[in-house]
Amino acid sequence: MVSERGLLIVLSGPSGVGKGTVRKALFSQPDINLQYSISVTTRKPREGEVDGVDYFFKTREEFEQMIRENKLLEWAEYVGNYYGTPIDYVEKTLQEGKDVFLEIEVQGALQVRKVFPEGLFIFLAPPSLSELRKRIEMRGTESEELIRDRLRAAREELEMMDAYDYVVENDRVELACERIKAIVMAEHCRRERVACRYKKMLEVE
Ligand SMILES: Nc1ncnc2c1ncn2[C@@H]1O[C@H](COP(=O)(O)OP(=O)(O)OP(=O)(O)O)[C@@H](O)[C@H]1O
Ligand SMILES: Nc1nc2c(ncn2[C@@H]2O[C@H](COP(=O)(O)O)[C@@H](O)[C@H]2O)c(=O)[nH]1
Repeated sequence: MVSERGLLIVLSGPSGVGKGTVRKALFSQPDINLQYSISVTTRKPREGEVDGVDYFFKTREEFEQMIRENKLLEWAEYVGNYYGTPIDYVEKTLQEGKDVFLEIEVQGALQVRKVFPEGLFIFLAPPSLSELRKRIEMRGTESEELIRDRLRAAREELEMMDAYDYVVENDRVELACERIKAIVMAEHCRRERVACRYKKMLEVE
């Protein structure tokens, strides 16, 4: 049967590359028709972050209970904190035919790939490692030690970019947004063509 489920779009990449910045810029555009899946984390809120908007902030016990109850599509322990994607929201929204957008780190994206191989996986890449370091440092939200940990993780994460469908360079936020929009649009066209061919094939039989 031809599926009319929404498309699952996963934006991933190393810490500090600009995933959050690009995602916010994308969602601020009036013509965008994507549903953002809010993650659960045990990390403490940064200044200005709001529970239920930026993340659902939980204790480690609450998070571990969600793992036990299979409430997460994927989860990862990243630099000392848990992060995960609530499965109910993703399933319900895709079922309604809407596109769901996840912004998650690399281990989690690879888990999602196993469950949703038909998803669209986009790796956001920095122009260079030195620019990545500069961005994490300039953000000023982590201690020296955490910046070091995140940069160490980034080197391993960059090696995983071949596992994605597309690599988008985040040189300039507006350009990265346009590239992502073009990829999503092309993927919809491709799926419609496949669905159309499938329908015609059924008509002939
Ligand atoms: N294209 C860009 N050019 C210059 N600076 C950028 C660009 N994109 C993002 N930044 C800056 O880089 C810093 C990190 O961006 P952001 O917090 O969005 O990264 P992230 O990938 O979401 O990080 P994390 O995974 O740690 O949450 C921010 O200070 C942001 O303003
Ligand atoms: N595997 C998952 N990773 C997630 C999720 N939500 C966010 N993230 C990623 O974690 C790191 C650190 O985030 P920060 O807000 O502490 O800077 C970053 O790469 C996020 O994209 C998730 O649900 N699952």
